[in-house]
Amino acid sequence: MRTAYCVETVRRAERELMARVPEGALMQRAAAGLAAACADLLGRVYGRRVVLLVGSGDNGGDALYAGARLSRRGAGVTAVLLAPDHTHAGGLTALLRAGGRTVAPAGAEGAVRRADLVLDGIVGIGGRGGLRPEAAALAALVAEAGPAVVAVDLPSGVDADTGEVHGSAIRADLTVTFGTHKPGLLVDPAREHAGSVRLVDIGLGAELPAEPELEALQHADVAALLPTPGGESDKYRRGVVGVAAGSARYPGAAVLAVAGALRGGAGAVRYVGPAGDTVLARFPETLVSDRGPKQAGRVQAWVVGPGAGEDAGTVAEVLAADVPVLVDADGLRLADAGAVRGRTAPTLMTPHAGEAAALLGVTREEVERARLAAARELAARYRATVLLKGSTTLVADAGGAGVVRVNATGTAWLATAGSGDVLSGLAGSLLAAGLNALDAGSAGAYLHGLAGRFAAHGAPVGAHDVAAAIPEAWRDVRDRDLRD
Ligand SMILES: NC(=O)C1=CN([C@@H]2O[C@H](COP(=O)(O)OP(=O)(O)OC[C@H]3O[C@@H](n4cnc5c(N)ncnc54)[C@H](O)[C@@H]3O)[C@@H](O)[C@H]2O)[C@@H](O)CC1
Ligand SMILES: [K+]
Repeated sequence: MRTAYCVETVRRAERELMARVPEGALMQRAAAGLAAACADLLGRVYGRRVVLLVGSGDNGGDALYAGARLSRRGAGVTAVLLAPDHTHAGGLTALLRAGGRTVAPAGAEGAVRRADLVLDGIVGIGGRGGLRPEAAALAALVAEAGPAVVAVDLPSGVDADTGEVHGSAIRADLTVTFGTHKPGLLVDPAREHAGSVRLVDIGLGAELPAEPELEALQHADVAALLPTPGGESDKYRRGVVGVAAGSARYPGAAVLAVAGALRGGAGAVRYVGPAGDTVLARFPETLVSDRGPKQAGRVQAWVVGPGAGEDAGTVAEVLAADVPVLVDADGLRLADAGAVRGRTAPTLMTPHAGEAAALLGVTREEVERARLAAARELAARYRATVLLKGSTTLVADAGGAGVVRVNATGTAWLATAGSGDVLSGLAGSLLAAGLNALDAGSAGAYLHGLAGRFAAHGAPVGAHDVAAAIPEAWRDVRDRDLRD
């Protein structure tokens, strides 16, 4: 499990740790890890030109100490001092002793244009708001000149706690972060600015609380969640998932939701709705009913909404059932908020940004700018688990206050029509197999993202290809875990 902690928690943990280690030790650990990451990126250090962008805090100190290490290994290091009167004194002395030099921002253009590598030490977890004008101008120059960029702890200008970006921010190829990931490194739009992320252990782990702000499942975590049939299993014990989806206008949504559900671990898929013949033609193993959800026979979980059109009656009927329900697509619009809040069995809502915006009464852009807040707010308003789809999929548990799961397996190729229908079937099937809503949503998103990667191989794919690749994703998760 990869975890991220918010700034307040990191600060508290750092204070506890600092009380037990010699002064300056943490910064030396950070700088050593940072310099090693830079050396790996450069391949050869000797003779390389490195520029440090140095702000007024300890983030600049990290950059200066790392710069001193690179200078001792033969790099030509130039520090651009953005706040010359508040530069980290120890770091600056170390750099100058190691043979580095300093320039003012106004005189930095030549050095930036010649640089092989730029280290962004403008601000770290002490940053507030986007970059100030002088730093923003330097960031624009760096982006234009095009050297490799390594962000120190965080790309300067992004919000460490929320992943929001207010104004301009550094875009890095690599971010070297210390002690723990910060939420902003895992959530877009900030995540996009971070490039790949390398975590340097500075000994903070033991001081961090058990519950993080964010967690990202990895193969072993998902493998532990996936249902495996035992000797006693039959289709009913494995769980039956009901899919109430599709309409005369959108029969394909029913087919795709069933395609996902058949690969999600439930023992059987029961389909209810007007697209029964189309579903059966494609998937003869489906149990099709032409009566409403109430009369369709027992299920352990329902999926409602994909392609539902205007069928509010079916949505209401499903919400009245005393089993876990996944609500997606049209179902989100048709569901009565009071009925969702009043449910006693778990509810998993799976909006994309546009649907979340409609539910919250804000614009799509506002949701995309503040994804974490939007997911938490919806989970609080509906007292439901909310899976907010998108470039970084988030799953907030009912109430919105606890740890939020972030999915790292997605690919932009998944932004294709019907892809969400496959996910709803898959996650609903995991619900029917007995996973709780947080686990079903996050394991579903993980498998779906991986299936998207396997199906796409860097080329466009249709949603049915994604559904067909779910077994490969499942095997990869299970087998790689066994090999590790
Ligand atoms: N506290 C610790 O134990 C450790 C801290 N480390 C480093 O220290 C950093 C935190 O240091 P600080 O608390 O000094 O804070 P920062 O260095 O992140 O920034 C704070 C300074 O930046 C200024 N500032 C804030 N927002 C700004 C903006 N938008 N544009 C320009 N300047 C802005 C503030 O006025 C303040 O002087 C971490 O991110 C990490 O890089 C590491 O050395 C590891 C150990
Ligand atoms: K930084």
